[in-house]
Amino acid sequence: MSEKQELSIPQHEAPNSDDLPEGWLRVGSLDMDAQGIARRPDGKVVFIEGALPFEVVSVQVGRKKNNWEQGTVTQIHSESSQRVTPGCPHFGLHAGACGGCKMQHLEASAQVAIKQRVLEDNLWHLGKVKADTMLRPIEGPTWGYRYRARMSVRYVIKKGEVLIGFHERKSRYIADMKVCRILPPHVSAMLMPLRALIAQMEARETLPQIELACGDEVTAMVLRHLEPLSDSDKDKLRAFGEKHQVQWWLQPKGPDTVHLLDTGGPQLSYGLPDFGITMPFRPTDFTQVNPFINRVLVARSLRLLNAQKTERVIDWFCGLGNFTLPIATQAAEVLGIEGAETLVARSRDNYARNQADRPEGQALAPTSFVARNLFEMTPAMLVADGTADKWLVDPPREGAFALAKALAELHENHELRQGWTPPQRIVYVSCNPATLARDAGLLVHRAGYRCVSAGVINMFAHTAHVESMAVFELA
Ligand SMILES: C[S@@+](CC[C@H](N)C(=O)[O-])C[C@H]1O[C@@H](n2cnc3c(N)ncnc32)[C@H](O)[C@@H]1O
Ligand code: SF4
Repeated sequence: MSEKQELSIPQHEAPNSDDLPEGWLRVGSLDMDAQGIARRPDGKVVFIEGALPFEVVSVQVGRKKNNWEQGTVTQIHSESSQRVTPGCPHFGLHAGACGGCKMQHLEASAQVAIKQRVLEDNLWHLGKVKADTMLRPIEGPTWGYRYRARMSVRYVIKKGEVLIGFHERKSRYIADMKVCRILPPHVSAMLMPLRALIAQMEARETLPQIELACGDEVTAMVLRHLEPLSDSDKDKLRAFGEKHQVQWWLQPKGPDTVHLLDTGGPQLSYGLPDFGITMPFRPTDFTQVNPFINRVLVARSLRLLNAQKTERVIDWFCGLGNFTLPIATQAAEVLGIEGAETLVARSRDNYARNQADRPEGQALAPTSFVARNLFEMTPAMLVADGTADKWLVDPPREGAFALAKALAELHENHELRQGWTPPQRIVYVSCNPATLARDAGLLVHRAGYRCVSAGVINMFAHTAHVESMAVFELA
């Protein structure tokens, strides 16, 4: 927590506790780490793990600074009506609790409301932007949604057992996860058999990680191995794969070395049925974590984009074409730009395959894909990409600062434009409300846009992660 953040907490978010018995605290709101925020009678702010807004609690303080303290709730004197029983036995504040979820003690709809407030606060405090309207949050299943996960693996020699899962709260140890409610149920049910499998393998001490990637039909697991695997270990993987319907991929070194244990199986893919699109992918490609929400997100984004048959659209940070291909079912021409060469190659393949499978009269619009580092965009590059009527922007956590800045510079200096005109509408999808807010500030205050709407997407239920979107129109 930076000094600035500590001091900028508004009074209503951390109400005073001077009318309460000594040591009791009244909680105002939650911070981005799902910690309750309270204020001591002397004005000091206290961040409290396990406390919810409107609760009155006692706290055991861990860290102390001049202006703030951080601690853990020890007793709840007055409980929030939105407190619920956590759905997973590994969730909690106890020693060994899993650090994967932070909000299971709060009702799902209240989690979404808090995320919406985080978005609005960020837009206002960091970007000085207020959306004309807030969009209805995009919600989906709150359990069994996590189709992608990187799980650590450790063989604990002393106990002779294997742990597989996420890290314990505030620790480098792996939680003793026997089930996981946010993973798909069939994967959760596989955790203990997976532990038994690894424990039987000769290579058990040199297998640090399993990466999970589920498609609509195929469950893929990428096993990182530091030493070559013996034939007998490979056979154990095959037997497990057959029994549990897992497609094994092996990773002996860096990401480029990922390959199938046995070729010839079904292909990992997900569908976007609203658009008649199927997206084959490799387990290490970027794909959205939650396929249920992704379908709604793509449909909502395209509705907001409202691309017409006469329009050219650019999809920035296009990945494997998750938005690009659906846009190509509606626009006249599409350009997808992405940093990772492998994803650009995948998006080209996916375009060609989908085009070949389209029904008569429903061909995809002409679409090209380009590999480029978009953190280094300049006004000249933007002009060279040509005029587009609309943009879809879906950057990584760092945001799309260079892109927004180039747009601002072209707005401020007409001579640079050379006949180029800015997009009429931008739909910006974000996994980090702080960078969205920063870029929104540039678009609104320097590039001539209005923020017409914004909203949250509950892509990662029970975690503090905020996924959001905003729509900008040329004013
Ligand atoms: C949030 S993902 C979105 C991908 C895609 N729109 C989707 O929905 O699957 C962000 C994408 O930005 C790409 N990326 C990250 N850094 C980049 C950079 N500097 N320049 C261009 N692309 C970058 C990543 O490879 C990733 O595909
Ligand atoms: S990540 Fe899984 S195991 Fe960990 S608390 Fe969440 S649901 Fe439970």
